[in-house]
Amino acid sequence: MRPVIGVISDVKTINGQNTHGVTEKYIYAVARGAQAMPVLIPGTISAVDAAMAPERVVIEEILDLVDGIFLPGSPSNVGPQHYGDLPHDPPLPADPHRDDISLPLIKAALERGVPLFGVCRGFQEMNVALGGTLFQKLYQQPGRFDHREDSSLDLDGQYAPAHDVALAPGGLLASLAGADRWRVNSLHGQGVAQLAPAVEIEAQAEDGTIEAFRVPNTPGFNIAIQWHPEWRFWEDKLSSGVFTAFGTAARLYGEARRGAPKLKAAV
Ligand SMILES: N[C@@H](CCC(=O)NCCCC(=O)O)C(=O)O
Repeated sequence: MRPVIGVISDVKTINGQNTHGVTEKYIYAVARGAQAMPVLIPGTISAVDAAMAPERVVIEEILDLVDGIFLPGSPSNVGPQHYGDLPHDPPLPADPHRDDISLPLIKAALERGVPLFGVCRGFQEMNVALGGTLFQKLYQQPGRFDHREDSSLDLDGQYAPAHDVALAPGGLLASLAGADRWRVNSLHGQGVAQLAPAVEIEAQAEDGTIEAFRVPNTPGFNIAIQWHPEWRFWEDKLSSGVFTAFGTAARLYGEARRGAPKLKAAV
């Protein structure tokens, strides 16, 4: 049996109705890259009928179902109230339905040792859930590059490698890459301001922007990456390596909690 990996959904309003969903490239990378069964986890569920109370979400119930949690990227931003800030630009997109699930889920998954992998918004969520803060407009910070994509380009152009990162010696990413530098794509307007306490930097850009970290001293696999390893993961050694490592951790975690798979009896 493949491990089951919960993928956190965005919640957007489409034609006036809340819609929970995930961009397919993330689901594909979990299925093919991590060799897992992706299962979409909704954000908080509103009361569609005013006579009904909103649906209650129990984080532990979600964790009982899965062998791993994947936090995908999204155009929306983590609500600044979660890191003690006010919105500097209220029109920037928010997704409180996602924040309300992902932030508590991150802490609970780490405590339980459920393998956890966050990309872009997911990376930023992990930093915030663990007590860090974000720059709401990284590109306005003195000395920082503009890490946003050129939206006039087609998708291949937007997701093309954009800058180098230094990989921390002895870290997970350096060991998967077999190198101390890697060229990565870049599609984010926000970025880590204050890094959460007790996490270890895994990768950093030349302008000082933190690009990846791990939470040490937790019982399970975890990694948070600011760039997009899911994009054409099969073409890049580090991208495919990190999805494989995540899938392996999820499989081992699943086998440990369910018991190793039984061999089919010969007939
Ligand atoms: N909104 C945040 C997070 C950026 C992010 O996750 N971008 C992904 C966009 C589309 C995708 O590839 O899923 C920020 O701007 O920093």
